[in-house]
Amino acid sequence: MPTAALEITDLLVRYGPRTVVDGLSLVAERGRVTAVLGPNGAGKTTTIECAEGLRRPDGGSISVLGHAPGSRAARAGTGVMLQDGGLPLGRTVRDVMALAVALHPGGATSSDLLDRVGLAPVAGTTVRRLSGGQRQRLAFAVALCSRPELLFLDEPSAGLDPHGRRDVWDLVRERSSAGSAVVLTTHLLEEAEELADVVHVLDGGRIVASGSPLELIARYAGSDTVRVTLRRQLAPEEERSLAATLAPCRLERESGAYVVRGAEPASGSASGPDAPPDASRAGSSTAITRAIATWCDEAGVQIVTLRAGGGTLEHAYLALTADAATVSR
Ligand SMILES: Nc1ncnc2c1ncn2[C@@H]1O[C@H](COP(=O)(O)OP(=O)(O)OP(=O)(O)O)[C@@H](O)[C@H]1O
Repeated sequence: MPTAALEITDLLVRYGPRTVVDGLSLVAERGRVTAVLGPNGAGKTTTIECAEGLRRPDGGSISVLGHAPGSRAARAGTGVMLQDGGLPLGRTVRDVMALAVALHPGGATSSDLLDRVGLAPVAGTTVRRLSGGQRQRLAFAVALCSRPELLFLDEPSAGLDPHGRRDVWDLVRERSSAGSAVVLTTHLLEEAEELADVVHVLDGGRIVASGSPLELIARYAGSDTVRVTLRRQLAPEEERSLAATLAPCRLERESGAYVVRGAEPASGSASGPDAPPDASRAGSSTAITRAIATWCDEAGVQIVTLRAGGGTLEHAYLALTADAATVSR
């Protein structure tokens, strides 16, 4: 059996004159969770809708379990969880699950799934009367009930309480361990970091970075990274002065903070003109932290938080996609 459950090659989607997915290629393998991340409007939903057969692309090719997207064979092996769920409002939770299970003989049992997503106590309640999080849990259980080979999850834990989120994560891990390919879109970077084996970051309809969460963190939010928030906004000349103090490390503005990156240039190369300063090689974050503290002290600027090293996927994501402006010296 081929390991790739989903293969997207050179996908192109246009809306009128606008190209919203631009030559995108990715593979989702069986037994792995593949996360597709990106800012609002990056093209995630459009890409996934093409793979689900809901939208016809303008170019490129897509193979779903070896079949055309939307074909009967592709749909038979695919589970889809959409954000709005598309659940029948007048039916009870028990009825909805019984129907879903009946459509997939040999799949999971209704009562087991309801138990696992914490809906057993509201099995007799109509969908209309469920809370937003309960509907989300039900949509997730419905997507899982066929034990699909390929499972599309669109923000599966949006709106869920922390217990619900953990239930969903456990079930996703289980499906993946059982050999399903899981394709996950989410804005919760913690969720992607917890679950994903492979992450693709989209921006402007293109993939700007791919790798495991750890690879992306090491590449874009490495241990030489220092993140600092200050009591007040720096004036442009102060920013230039701080950037000059920290050179050749790069000072960037990111979501209300300053981020200093030293040892690992974004290309991953460790030689050439972008090579790390000696201080970076020998315990960069300590040297950078000291330099920032001294500069702030002399400039009379109070530090609110100063965090060195140990980046997260969120830091890597912000570096890749935010309007991160490098402060010129
Ligand atoms: N039916 C449509 N007609 C015109 N433009 C559209 C249509 N659907 C999506 N778009 C545009 O395509 C671009 C990509 O949208 P898409 O929904 O794929 O983004 P996304 O990455 O899923 O965003 P979000 O995180 O907000 O869900 C956006 O600029 C959006 O405005």
